[in-house]
Amino acid sequence: MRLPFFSGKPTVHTVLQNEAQECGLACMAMIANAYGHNVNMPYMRSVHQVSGGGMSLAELYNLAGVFGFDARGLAVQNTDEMDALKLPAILHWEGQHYVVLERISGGRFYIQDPSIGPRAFDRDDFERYFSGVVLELEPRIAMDKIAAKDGLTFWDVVKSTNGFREAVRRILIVSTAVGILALATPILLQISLDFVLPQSDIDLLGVLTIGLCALLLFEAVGRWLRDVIILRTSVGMQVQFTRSVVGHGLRLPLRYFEARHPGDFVTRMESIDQVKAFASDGLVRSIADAFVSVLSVALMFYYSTSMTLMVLATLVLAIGARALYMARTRDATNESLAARTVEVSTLLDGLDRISTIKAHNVSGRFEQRWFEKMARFASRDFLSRKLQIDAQLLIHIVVMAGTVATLYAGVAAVLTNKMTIGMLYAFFALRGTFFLMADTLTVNLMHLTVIGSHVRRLEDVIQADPEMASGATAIRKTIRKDVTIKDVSISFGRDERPVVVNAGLTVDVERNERIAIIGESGSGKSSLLKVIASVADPTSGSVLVDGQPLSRFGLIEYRNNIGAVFAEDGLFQATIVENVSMFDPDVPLDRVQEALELVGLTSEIDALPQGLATIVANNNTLLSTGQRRRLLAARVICRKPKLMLFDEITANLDARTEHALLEAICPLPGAKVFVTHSERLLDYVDRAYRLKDGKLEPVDVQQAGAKRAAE
Ligand SMILES: Nc1ncnc2c1ncn2[C@@H]1O[C@H](COP(=O)(O)OP(=O)(O)OP(=O)(O)O)[C@@H](O)[C@H]1O
Repeated sequence: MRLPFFSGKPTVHTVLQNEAQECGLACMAMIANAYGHNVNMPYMRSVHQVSGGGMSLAELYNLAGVFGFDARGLAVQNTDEMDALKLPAILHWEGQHYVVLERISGGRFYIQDPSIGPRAFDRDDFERYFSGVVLELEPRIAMDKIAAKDGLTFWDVVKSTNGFREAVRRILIVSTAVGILALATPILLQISLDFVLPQSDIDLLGVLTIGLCALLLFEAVGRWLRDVIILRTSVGMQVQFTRSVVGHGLRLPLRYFEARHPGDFVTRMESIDQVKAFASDGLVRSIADAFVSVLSVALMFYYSTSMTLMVLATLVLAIGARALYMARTRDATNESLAARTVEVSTLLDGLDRISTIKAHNVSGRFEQRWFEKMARFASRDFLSRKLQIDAQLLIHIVVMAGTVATLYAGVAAVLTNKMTIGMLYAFFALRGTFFLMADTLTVNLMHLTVIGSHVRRLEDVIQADPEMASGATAIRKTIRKDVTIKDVSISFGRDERPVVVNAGLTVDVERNERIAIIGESGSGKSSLLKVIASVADPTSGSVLVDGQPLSRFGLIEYRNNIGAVFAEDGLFQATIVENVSMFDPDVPLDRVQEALELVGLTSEIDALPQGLATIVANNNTLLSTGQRRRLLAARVICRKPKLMLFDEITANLDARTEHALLEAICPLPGAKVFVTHSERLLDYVDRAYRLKDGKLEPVDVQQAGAKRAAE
């Protein structure tokens, strides 16, 4: 669809970056959406792959063209000149970040920071952060509107939770019933005061007392029922919803995880608790409360129009007081979530490398580094909570003032016989119920902004596309002939030099071929192996299985045929048996033992306190580094795959153990591809290639062997 002109003032909505280097992409998405496009981060990633170092201004300039903008880079000396800028524009920030300048008004600069959300600065603060470079964007006369496919939204996942709709219906019914019962109490009180007392009607009093007891009992039971339903829904959601989100997360492609620290994923999952509580309780209760509030207002009008108007005016002022704090609370929440991610990632990072920290005697420095992040989180979190308390104080003052004014008006009405004491009492009881509900309602509405931040964090996971799967269930399929990589190129940034260029290689699986790939450090061997293993996509080119594209053969079916050890591989915190069988209870124990025997680990494992049942982990020293590599090899052997892929499988092994391991692996059925720095490994393969300058060059293995023997 073509947009003839963009008419109207562009409104910028927050698009949060998900990775440190994605700020430029997120800024461009915000501006594109402000001019009528509808793009999200997954879409932005599909049009521009950001390299590890982030985006240059030139890259942003080129990307602007994709969205129909003419871009202009400007160096700004004096911020007074910025009033003349075409806004929104992209600013270079703190020398290493991009933000969107949305507007300048009243001497304040309103920006959208893709790492946090909207923020406002006065001129001094703004000048402290602004690096002086602006990218101004002018939409062209006609631009094609881009609408990214809407990914799965958070609410889609919530709604699909089993029994959620039914639970919402029940909570609504029970909450409404409880609310209506609560409204009946003031009416009974009024009757008692206005009719029973003046007439000393003891019989009526008896009837009213029984009625009141029944009402209060129903109300209490109703509340209990509502709380039970909410608890059940909340626990149900916790289980199902967490499973859906984490399950979806685990199905995302490797590149999603490569670009994020595990701490990022973990803290995103923490958002589930907040959102779940809101969806199963706050939201539904608010809807019921809104309905009952309207009823109580109607009843209050019955007692006194002027006093009800005073109550409504108080409510408007209370909402206004809350609104005053809304934007700042949301910003502080966003900042605290971002700070929490950094804190957790820093801590996990350190725990992962604790021996290095100790050996270099930098525990104190590490603690300081983590503490700074933690302190930042604590201060943001404090601010977010403090703002909520402050808002509460202001509201309290407003409501108190309203109470005094209404009380004055009420007593005056009684004195001038416009109202009975019973009516005044009932009015104030209704007013109390009304404010209680209205307050929960406004608290929940305000909380929506905080929940919005949590939802956006979860949507980063939910909206990312999972890996292509073959059908609902994988069928048993065996590689019969070969696996080919055809014209495969790999690069990690749009303008960066490709690591692998048009590589082609066929592994003859039928004849159990053995191939080695050697090359200098950083030449791209591991990246190529990951493409063969189907865990990474090439930038161009394809993987063919028995001549069919991988997508046709089926990703899951293909992976059922392969076993792999990657360079960065490690052990799970689990028993040795679980590590070798990969938690498959159907794998017989003797197959595990056989695999361990082949890699020469039997006697070492027998010496462990609990033998095969010993729990090992990457960071414990029960097994040496070389033993761990052999255990990883046993994992592959135990799988009996048609194609084995090994990255530096003999690293950390002495020549004798290396020889023994290769002697055991090589005769096994199944083709093998070894990525290695060990020239000795060339003696065990049929063919070898050297990856050099992105090209796969054949190596004469016989000649290489003879040369080594001569040395
Ligand atoms: N996910 C990634 N993002 C950005 N760059 C990457 C990524 N993976 C690999 N690279 C880069 O690609 C290049 C090749 O890396 P690779 O690990 O494939 O080399 P290698 O030949 O296996 O090296 P080594 O022998 O040292 O293990 C390196 O410069 C690396 O920084």
